[in-house]
Amino acid sequence: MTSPVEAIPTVDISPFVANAPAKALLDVVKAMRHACTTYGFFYLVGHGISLEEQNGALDCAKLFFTLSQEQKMDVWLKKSLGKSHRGYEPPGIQTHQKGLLPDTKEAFIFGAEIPEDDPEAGTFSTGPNLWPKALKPHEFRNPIMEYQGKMLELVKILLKILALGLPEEWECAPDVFDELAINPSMPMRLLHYAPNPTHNNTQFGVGDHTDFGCITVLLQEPNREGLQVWYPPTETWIPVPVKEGSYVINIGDMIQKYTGGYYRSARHRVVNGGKEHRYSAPFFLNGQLKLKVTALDGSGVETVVGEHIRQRLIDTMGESGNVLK
Ligand SMILES: O=C(O)CCC(=O)C(=O)O
Ligand SMILES: [Fe+2]
Repeated sequence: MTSPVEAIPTVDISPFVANAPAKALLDVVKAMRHACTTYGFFYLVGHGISLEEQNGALDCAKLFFTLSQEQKMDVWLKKSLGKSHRGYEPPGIQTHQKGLLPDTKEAFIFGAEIPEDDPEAGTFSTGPNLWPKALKPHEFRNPIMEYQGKMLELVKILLKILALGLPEEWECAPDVFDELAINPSMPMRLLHYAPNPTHNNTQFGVGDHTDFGCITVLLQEPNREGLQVWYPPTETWIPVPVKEGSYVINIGDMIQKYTGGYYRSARHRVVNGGKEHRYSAPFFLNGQLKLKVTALDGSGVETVVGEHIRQRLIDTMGESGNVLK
């Protein structure tokens, strides 16, 4: 029987990172196309981000959650400018499905640094980040922003490979997805899952969901369990163990819509049990917010990137989502 780890494809993009010859590039395109049309998720290796940089990001997550409740609430999501959606999200806010209790995770959300006097500041997912006063810039803000910058460069490569994997008969330009990553909304979430000894099938760390945006680059803490992905071939949830140095890539709803379902947005959830704390650091390429895309499969469906994301957040955030309306 195939074990879960074998079932999840691994895609090595080092030929793209190293500008390798065309044949090697084509193999990567095919591997990613297979993963994204069949499952919508895969382990990514050969991405050029060092273990040190990955651990640095997880250390920032751990550092944020050493803050007291009062210090965390000082950067509470509700204090962020207008609809900019930045700062600390306490546990129990987001509910992904009817019949589930809200997620137990807590999050620190930050994005591109858009100054308060920018004309767009306060519009959806756009504005100044809320940085905790208790953490020095060199130990938190600077390293995590630098990491976010590297994630943006990485997803630009992934978008290129995904574009090359589209059906030939669609006659798409190889740079068809590039504009998604121009001045994009790209929130990162530093996540903490406290032990949940009363875990049952109505409350999860993060309940069954698909990601809203284009691509998610998920960094999980090593030696922890929790992430599960819906595996279409067997219609079961399978664990996604951490493979050190790798990322888990999820295709999100926006790319699924843009490609008329050709690339699949993967259902996943986090089950955190009774014993250990767990940290993770997903980077979400939501995309260029004002961009209106027309589905590439010829169906003509149009989507404004930012409107789609904003609505998905409103649908899951309960009363906390009212500010986004
Ligand atoms: O923490 C994780 O491993 C996954 C989190 C997740 O799915 C999300 O934030 O959308
Ligand atoms: Fe997710």
